[in-house]
Amino acid sequence: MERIMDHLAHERSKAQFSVEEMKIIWAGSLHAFQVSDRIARLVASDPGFRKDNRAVLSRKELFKSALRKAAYVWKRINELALSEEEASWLRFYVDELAYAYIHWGMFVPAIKGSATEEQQQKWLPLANNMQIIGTYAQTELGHGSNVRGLETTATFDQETDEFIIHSPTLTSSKWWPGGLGKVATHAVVYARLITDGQDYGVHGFLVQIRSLDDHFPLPGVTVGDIGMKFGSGAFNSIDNGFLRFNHVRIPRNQMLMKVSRVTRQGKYVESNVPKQLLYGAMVYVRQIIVADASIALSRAVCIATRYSAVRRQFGPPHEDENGKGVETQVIDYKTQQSRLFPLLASAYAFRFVGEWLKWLYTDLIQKLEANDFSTLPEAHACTAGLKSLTTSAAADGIKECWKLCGGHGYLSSSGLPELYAAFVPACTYEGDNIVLLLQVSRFLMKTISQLQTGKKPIGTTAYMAHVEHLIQCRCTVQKAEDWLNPSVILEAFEARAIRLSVACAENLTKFATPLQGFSELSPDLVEAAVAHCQLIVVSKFIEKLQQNIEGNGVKQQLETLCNIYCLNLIHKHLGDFLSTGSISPKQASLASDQLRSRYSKLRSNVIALVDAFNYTDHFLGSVLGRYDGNVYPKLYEEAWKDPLNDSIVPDGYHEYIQPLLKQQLQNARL
Ligand SMILES: CCCCCCCCCCCCCCCCCCC/C=C/C(=O)SCCNC(=O)CCNC(=O)[C@H](O)C(C)(C)COP(=O)(O)OP(=O)(O)OC[C@H]1O[C@@H](n2cnc3c(N)ncnc32)[C@H](O)[C@@H]1OP(=O)(O)O
Ligand SMILES: Cc1cc2nc3c(=O)[nH]c(=O)nc-3n(C[C@H](O)[C@H](O)[C@H](O)COP(=O)(O)OP(=O)(O)OC[C@H]3O[C@@H](n4cnc5c(N)ncnc54)[C@H](O)[C@@H]3O)c2cc1C
Repeated sequence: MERIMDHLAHERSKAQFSVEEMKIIWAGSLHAFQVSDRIARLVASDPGFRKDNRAVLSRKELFKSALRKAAYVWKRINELALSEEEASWLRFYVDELAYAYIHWGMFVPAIKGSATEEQQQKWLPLANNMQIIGTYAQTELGHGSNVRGLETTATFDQETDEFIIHSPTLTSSKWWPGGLGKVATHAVVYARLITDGQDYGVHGFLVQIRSLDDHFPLPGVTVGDIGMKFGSGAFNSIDNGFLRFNHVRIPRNQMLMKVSRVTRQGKYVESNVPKQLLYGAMVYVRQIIVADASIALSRAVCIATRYSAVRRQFGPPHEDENGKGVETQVIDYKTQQSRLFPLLASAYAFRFVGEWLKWLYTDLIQKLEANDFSTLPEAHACTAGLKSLTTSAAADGIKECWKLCGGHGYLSSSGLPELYAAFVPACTYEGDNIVLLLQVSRFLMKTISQLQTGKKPIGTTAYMAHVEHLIQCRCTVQKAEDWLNPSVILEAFEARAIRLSVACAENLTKFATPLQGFSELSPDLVEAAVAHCQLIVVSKFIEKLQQNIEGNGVKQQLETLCNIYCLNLIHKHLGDFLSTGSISPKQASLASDQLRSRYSKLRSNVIALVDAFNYTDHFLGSVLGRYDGNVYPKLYEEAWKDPLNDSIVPDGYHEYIQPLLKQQLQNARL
């Protein structure tokens, strides 16, 4: 036991940088670190936030436990008078999916984004004080991605000055909204607005669905839970629900009227605000999900890295620091490093791009408030694309971390199966990842077509202004060290991205209609979108390194991580880089050499780099990822805690095992 604990201490002693300073970089600022650290400890030390029994709870117990925690979170937020910033750290560290996510993450933002000032004054205080609990009811049984295809209707009745909300078909049943099944009292419902016999398309409406007195559904409302979801624990603590309306009436002023409104006479009037603002809550949550992706991935990487340093298999016996013969730490296998270290680098890369995206979103909101809508298309493309890129990579990465831990990774007590089950739907919710990448490609094709009109591309597409150069430039790498030059890396990624986009744009012209072209070329368009989004992540990592980064050795570690992130992408997408001529086969081989050498450089720092995430053992929820590395005794302890081990002879023995054994024994004797 002693020896295992020593392993991580020895690993920590090898670090070549200041972990404390890196913690500040990871958190974003000294202030963010202090707040996050305080809240993490507060959660870890409070038995009310215990979560180690989740895997063995039944659905009903799990759901009730999530209700209890959500109520307790709310109580603590009020008792401690936590700020919004502190409350959102609390959400991370409590780590229990509950209706409150949708209430705060979607219902409230939808009201803020799509309701008029007057409507906000009425509804926000109720929602902010949790006098009502809301959900976001957009998706239907028949349509999720295709929002324009929603079928629920909201028909204006001029006589009574009301909208009649109705589900005309089975497929129009709302399906999936979180918190809807059993909890929400209200919903922002997306429905086709019909007035004067004309269909004006999808709009948002605020609809009460349950009584505030006895919680029963209101007349005309049929509502329930859609059933168990993938994995134990995870999303099963949330009541994703179905909802049907049978001619439910709501006052006219419960249509969210910032984008357009219906007058008392039933006239449809558009405002000067773009209709896309109706989708504003999705833009908001997509940027939060990018931050969530870095948290989820870093959590898995922390577990897999610590365990890989503790775990030993095979090897020429080495001598440990006490001169004893020991097997090889699995982290020293180059295959383990080539699977794990790029994930560690990705966690940092996603953290920094998430930070930037938060800035972009804040800037967008300030501009929208000043009636400047110019950056909305870019914000939509960036949030959609980065949500897609980071969630796909994080979900795959969590699964890889579980495999990196061998058999023990499959144990619930590793924390990895539940983390995977809880995170993988992020590839689907808030927009299916492929559908979102197609949105990015649409934006890219539009930007390219505008180049011909002389319109200067801005923001993340600014590189497209150098299209002539990027189409014909040649990578200058001659030796492996040249790949450490950020401008060389950046140019290779820009060349690959623009060449893929331009090829798509050229191919699109070969089809009879743009629609046909988009449909036929969609796999290529998705690849072009991925290349563009990866370029954003790469460029934001490089920009981060150009900032004033303090702390002994911190910048050097980040440079190594950045190199690994970029070179591993080149390695994985070699086909793109070679087929577009962005790099040559020889340069590809030099990139692989450099990547291997970066792994060796990083090796002695990896435990300290995951320590810099500053995750408590409570948050990690993993025996394999424990800070002290004391894995085996704790695994043994955990095994004993399983309910199956409550009795020596299992339930069912007398009914099913004993008779079977007796029968076999008798058969043998006959
Ligand atoms: C105990 C714990 C207590 C905790 C305490 C509380 C703390 C809580 C904090 C909050 C945390 C939140 C965390 C989040 C957790 C997440 C939980 C999961 C919840 C899941 C919810 C959902 O899934 S909601 C449903 C989401 N649905 C989708 O995403 C659907 C995807 N489809 C679409 O978005 C669209 O239909 C489309 C974009 C794919 C196509 O739309 P449409 O056909 O109308 O458009 P066009 O393609 O014709 O485009 C028209 C034009 O508009 C542009 N555009 C499209 N979308 C947008 C947009 N969103 N914004 C701006 N612009 C947009 C498009 O590009 C076109 O532009 P052109 O210029 O014409 O090309
Ligand atoms: C855990 C969870 C929570 C959710 N919470 C909510 C919520 O609170 N509120 C809410 O309203 N919704 C919620 N949703 C629903 C979610 O937003 C939708 O599932 C999501 O938008 C995807 O839509 P879909 O299910 O219709 O998938 P589909 O669009 O049917 O996708 C099926 C397949 O078709 C492909 N596809 C679809 N369209 C295209 C296209 N144009 N081109 C190429 N391929 C295409 C997709 O890539 C996918 O492979 C939740 C979903 C989950 C899983």
